[in-house]
Amino acid sequence: EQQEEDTLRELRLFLRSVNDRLMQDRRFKAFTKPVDKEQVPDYHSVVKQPMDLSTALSKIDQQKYTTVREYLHDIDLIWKNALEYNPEDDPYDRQIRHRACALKDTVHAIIKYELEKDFERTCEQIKEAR
Ligand SMILES: CC(=O)c1nc(NC(=O)[C@H]2CNCCN2)sc1-c1cc(O)cc(O)c1
Repeated sequence: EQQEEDTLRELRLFLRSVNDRLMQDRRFKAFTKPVDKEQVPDYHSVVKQPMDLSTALSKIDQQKYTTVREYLHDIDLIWKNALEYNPEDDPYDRQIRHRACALKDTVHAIIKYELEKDFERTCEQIKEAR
């Protein structure tokens, strides 16, 4: 009912604010758009569930997330995919792994400090009831 719609609207506002900060951060440029098959032909043979910050924003707008946990699962895919696709002791691989770790720490810190515990609990209850 209306109260639930108000909660989910507030969730979308929070997730857009988090996602925008990540997209503005120069370190995370490689994570902002889907990996292009043409540019990186073997990417999709290694990475089974691609994800990126633009796709996450589309999912926010399409109301695909009912909880912060679902959004965080997608952001965790982004950095885990980068670690998986860049395992080598190659300067580029090391740089993108460093940026993947920075993405992980940044998104978890924002959520830890800015998300009210009982707000997420309310979202989880809405999700259960659906
Ligand atoms: C996002 C990601 O994980 C990614 N990894 C790469 N790794 C490499 O190129 C490593 C792989 N090991 C051997 C030496 N090259 S390129 C790349 C990427 C960066 C972008 O700015 C856009 C894009 O579409 C993909």
